[in-house]
Amino acid sequence: MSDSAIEVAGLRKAYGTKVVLDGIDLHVPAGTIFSLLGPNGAGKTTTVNILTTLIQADGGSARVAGQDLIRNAKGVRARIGVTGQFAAVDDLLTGQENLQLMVDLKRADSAVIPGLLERFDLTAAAQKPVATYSGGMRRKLDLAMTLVGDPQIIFLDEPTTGLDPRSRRTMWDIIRDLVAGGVTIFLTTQYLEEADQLADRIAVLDQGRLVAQGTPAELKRQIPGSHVRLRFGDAASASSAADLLGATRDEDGVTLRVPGDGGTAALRDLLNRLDDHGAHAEELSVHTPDLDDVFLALTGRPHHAEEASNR
Ligand SMILES: Nc1ncnc2c1ncn2[C@@H]1O[C@H](COP(=O)(O)OP(=O)(O)OP(=O)(O)O)[C@@H](O)[C@H]1O
Repeated sequence: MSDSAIEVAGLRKAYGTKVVLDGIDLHVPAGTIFSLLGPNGAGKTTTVNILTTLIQADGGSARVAGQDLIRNAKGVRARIGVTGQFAAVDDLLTGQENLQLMVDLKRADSAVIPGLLERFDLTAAAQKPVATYSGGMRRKLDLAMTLVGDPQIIFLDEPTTGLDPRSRRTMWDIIRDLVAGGVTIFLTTQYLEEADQLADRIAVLDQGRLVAQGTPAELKRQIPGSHVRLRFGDAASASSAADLLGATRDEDGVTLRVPGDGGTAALRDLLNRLDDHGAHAEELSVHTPDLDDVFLALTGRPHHAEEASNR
């Protein structure tokens, strides 16, 4: 496979007069985690549905796992896995039976089942009906089912919505393990912290357009609020450095906040200026806004994950 797991150009979709995707370009390198964020109704699910061949775009082109989405939808389907909030898991069947169903569907070998149960810590519960499983166990089983057939790309639609913090962390570890094994993850999530923790790159979708793309750090640097904090040994040093840099001092009198993007060029410049004036900070830290700030700045709307998940 080439370096690119997903390559999308000018993707468009409208329902009647409502334009849902207004020319989307995406590039997802193989073996990375890509996260698509956006407020409710932004077009995330529509994007995933198009890329997983569930619905057709009106315009634009896409290659998924090296296959053309339109000309070889079957080839795409053979190479991807989709794990959704509304999982394909059947409550009345046991974990083992659910996996067997997937093996039959994908004409895979049943021999993979014990390994998958083991990997997701579900061996002990394998003979119990899924109705008795916790939320975390169901998500794990859902993901295990997705792995049958060894997909190259996994679409994870809100994989941890509704999970307690511990199960969420377990799921994050599992996702990181998958990527370490070479799989590419396309993640949609309502939790900005999740994208921040997991994603190599994030794209923010708003009203059918991409309003930003980059690493979590790049996105955070784009918006105001980033600053470098410097702590000096005494108030006099802090005061003269404050004059030099035009920075404000914190209440403690020894810490300065210097507005800036925290990028390496700006940091080098800052340190050089301090050096030139014989000023020596005891501690330096870079503070960036979190993704919530980014989301607000880019979409003009605050992001309330809890509210959204209770819809
Ligand atoms: N089959 C459809 N017919 C008409 N409009 C649709 C259809 N499917 C989606 N839409 C509209 O397209 C827009 C984008 O929907 P989509 O589900 O892709 O958003 P989303 O970003 O996934 O939002 P959410 O976080 O709420 O799931 C919404 O305004 C939605 O109402």
